[in-house]
Amino acid sequence: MISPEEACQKIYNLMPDRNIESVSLLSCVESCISENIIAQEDVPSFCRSPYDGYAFNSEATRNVTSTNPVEIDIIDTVPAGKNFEYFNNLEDADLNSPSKPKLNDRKKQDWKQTGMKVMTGGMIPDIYDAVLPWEQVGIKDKEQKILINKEIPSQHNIIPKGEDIKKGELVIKEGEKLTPYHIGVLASLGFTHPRVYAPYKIGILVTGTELVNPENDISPGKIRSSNNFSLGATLQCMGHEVLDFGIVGDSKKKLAEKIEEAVSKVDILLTTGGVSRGDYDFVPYVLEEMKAKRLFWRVKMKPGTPLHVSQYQGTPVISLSGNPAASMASFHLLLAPALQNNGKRQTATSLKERSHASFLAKDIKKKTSSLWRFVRGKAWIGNDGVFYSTPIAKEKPNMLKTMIWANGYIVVPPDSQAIRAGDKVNFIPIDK
Ligand SMILES: Nc1nc2c(c(=O)[nH]1)N[C@H]1C(S)=C(S)[C@@H](COP(=O)(O)OP(=O)(O)OC[C@H]3O[C@@H](n4cnc5c(N)ncnc54)[C@H](O)[C@@H]3O)O[C@H]1N2
Ligand code: MOO
Repeated sequence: MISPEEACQKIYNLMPDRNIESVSLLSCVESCISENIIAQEDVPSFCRSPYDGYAFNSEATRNVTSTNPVEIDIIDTVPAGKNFEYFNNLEDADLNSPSKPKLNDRKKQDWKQTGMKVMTGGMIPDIYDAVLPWEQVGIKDKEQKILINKEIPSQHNIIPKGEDIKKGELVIKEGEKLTPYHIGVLASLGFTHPRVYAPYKIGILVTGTELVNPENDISPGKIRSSNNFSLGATLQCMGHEVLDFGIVGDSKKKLAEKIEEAVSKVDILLTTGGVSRGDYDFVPYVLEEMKAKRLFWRVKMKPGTPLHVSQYQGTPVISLSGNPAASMASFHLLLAPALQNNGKRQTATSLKERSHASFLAKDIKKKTSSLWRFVRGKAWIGNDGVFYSTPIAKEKPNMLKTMIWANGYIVVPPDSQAIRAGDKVNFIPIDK
């Protein structure tokens, strides 16, 4: 038997390299990016206004008071999207150009006393360095003039060029998992098909003569198979491609045939059931007969003790317990870091790294056990700002329903005494 940390690391090291592919923006959410993203341009690429209001030169407001306001001539309107770059060199500009009639009209005036009406997001010409929302100015002569009655500092209400993202900045690091916000950032930088690590093709094979598919009636002794669905759905949420190889009964021959078929089609194969000590628990023996390389069998943890991990023809074969909650615990605690692997991390995110200190809200009874216990539980932040966790009512590994309510595992180290409400315990959240 090996420790859960060791099992987690061994599984991590067994995973095949990830391919790299270019994927359209909406399809790459949850994928891990395979390259550093360095901004090739500023975002925004020009100074813009955060308000619907007026842009002007702050120098015009020096020594201005409520009894001595300044009057600013409004010479144009800047809608969002309009290019006002030509205005940046006003002193050099050809003010007689017929394409700039409003400037033409006012070619002799001091541009420092001028301003423009701006819309939220509109480009601010370089000659202006401040903006006031229209509610904060006096408006005269049908918006031909505005009155400002206090000193306004330079850069007031100006969204500077590159405020969000600077050209040359490392925005997303290789390996980061792409959230919807990463996708938005990539879009604003002009990416349409970022390069990401390709999902794994993961096969699921459930074993047990007692199993039937969900659409079937159940005769006495039979149960509907749920493991392929809860595991398959979890894998899909992680962005992997799932191939369901269905149910195989407890027959060594059929099991060997199915494993042979599955490994030829997938990057990783998950099996459930048949890994314990019963007369029909064939999975480890069949794999042994097939000359699969065994990495380990059994982990010092409960649930999930009988986990068997091997490699057949180069393909990792992860054989989980048939007990629904046990297979999910092995998956969340030992397998998930390997499947979230972005390709470059040398070591798995350990259970320790994933643990958060919490205060127990309800006693956990002592169980004489030299195994680590991972008690399904729920954690939350109380109104007092403290992080609490509480165990579920029934901790049995055959019960899946409790997983709907649980959001993680309370960690009980080997040979622990009873843990009382108020004691500090580690909690490992499930990345649902
Ligand atoms: N004498 C011993 N008996 C058991 C031991 C032991 O050490 N000595 N270990 C127990 C532990 S711990 C576990 S966990 C289970 C693991 O058993 P298997 O992995 O061999 O799984 P099965 O026996 O095939 O199934 C267990 C349980 O889960 C149900 N099952 C199986 N597949 C599915 C599925 N796809 N969907 C839903 N439910 C499934 C199955 O009917 C059984 O009830 O062994 C203990 N026994
Ligand atoms: O180790 Mo088992 O998975 O508790 O029932």
